[in-house]
Parts: sequence; C-alpha cells; structure tokens
Amino acid sequence: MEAEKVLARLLVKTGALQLGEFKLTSGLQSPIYIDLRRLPSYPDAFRTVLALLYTTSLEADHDVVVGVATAGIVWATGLALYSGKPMAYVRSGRKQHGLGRQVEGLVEEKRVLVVDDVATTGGSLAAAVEALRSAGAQPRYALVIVDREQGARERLQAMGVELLRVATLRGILRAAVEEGLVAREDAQKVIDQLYGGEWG
Ligand SMILES: O=P(O)(O)OC[C@H]1O[C@H](OP(=O)(O)OP(=O)(O)O)[C@H](O)[C@@H]1O
Ligand SMILES: O=C(O)c1cc(=O)[nH]c(=O)[nH]1
Repeated sequence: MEAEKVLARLLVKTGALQLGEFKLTSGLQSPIYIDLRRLPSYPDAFRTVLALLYTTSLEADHDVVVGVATAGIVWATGLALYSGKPMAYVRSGRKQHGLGRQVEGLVEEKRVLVVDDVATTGGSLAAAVEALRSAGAQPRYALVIVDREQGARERLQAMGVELLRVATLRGILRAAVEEGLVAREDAQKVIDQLYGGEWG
C-alpha cells in the first residue's frame, strides 16, 4: 500500500488529522492540523510510520540523524535506532544554563539528516539548519513525515538543503477521500483554502 494511504488511515484512526481552525507556529491560520505527537501513544502506528520514515531516509547520504525540538526529537530517536546511526538534536533556542548549547550531541563536520514531523513554511527546519551550521555540521537533507507544501521545500533549497518527505498533505487528503475516511466536501474546503483549489 502506498505511503499516503497508510498515513491517511493511521492519522484518521489515531485522531492525528483534525479539521477545524488552527493557528500554526508560523502564525498562519489553517483549516487542518496534523498532530503526529499522538502517534507514539499507538505503538503499532508509531512503528509503521517509523518504517516509512526509514525507507525515505535511504535517499539521503548522512552520518548523523538530528531531531528538531520538540516533535522531531521523537522521530529522530526512533529513526536512529532503526538505522543504527548516531543521533543528536537541536533546541529551539540556546539553553540559558548548563553548557548553553542549542545543538546537543556530536555533529561537527558530520553530514546531517535533519528530521522533523511536519514541514509547513520550513521556518523551524531553516532555524535548525542555521544552528547546525554554526555548530560546524553539514546539513544536506531534511526529512519530514508530512510536507504541507507551504514553502518549506523552496526555503530549504535556497539554503542548499534538499527536503525529503514521506507524503504531502494533499496526497494524504486525496487518499483519505478515496478511502472514504474524510468527506470530499471537507477535503475540498481545505484544498481551496490552502492551495487555491489545486489538488497537485
Ligand atoms: O515549517 P514550519 O512553518 O516551521 O512549521 C512546522 C513546525 O511546526 C511544528 O512545531 P511547533 O512549533 O508546533 O513545536 P513542537 O514541535 O515543539 O510541538 C512542527 O513540529 C514543525 O516543527
Ligand atoms: O505549521 C505548523 O505549526 C503545524 C502544522 C501541522 O499540520 N501540524 C503541526 O504539528 N504543526
């Protein structure tokens, strides 16, 4: 079964796909929210999505898996255990006590795969890439489970980082409609509001 269909089923079953009115981290408003933080509460779903993430990660040459705080750390940890690669993580800001670091773990001169759960504008991944470069790392690839296609790929490309994704939000919505999991009219409203009616 293709990744979009698997994700559509799991996201609906676990309540991780929510329709409504949401404010995003970028300040944008959205009629849909993907809450992948719920997945680890369902071990079978967690394992299935980790396997999909691992398969996609094979496209990226890397020495270290780096999670983006907070949601990305969970997935990076699972992926590192899956792949046997070292793992590190990036905080959203520099720690104000202890060693005062933003990047935790060994990344200097390493080819890094930056992992997060969702990409929307790419602001969070871009900030992580900058922090990693300041720490002497070489971030080459970013990897997410869901790419909402709201600017992340282009923003990262401009920084020399390629964005890999298990699925796009539009692909998941299309599969959810085909599987009878989301009403076509509800999905169409999301597509109209976020993508000017283009299903991609
Ligand atoms: O591409 P962007 O526009 O940056 O949006 C995506 C980011 O937003 C969410 O994080 P959030 O800020 O909600 O923090 P959390 O991971 O700590 O929950 C998500 O986990 C991504 O990191
Ligand atoms: O852009 C975000 O903040 C965001 C969107 C989304 O669908 N899911 C999420 O966890 N964050």
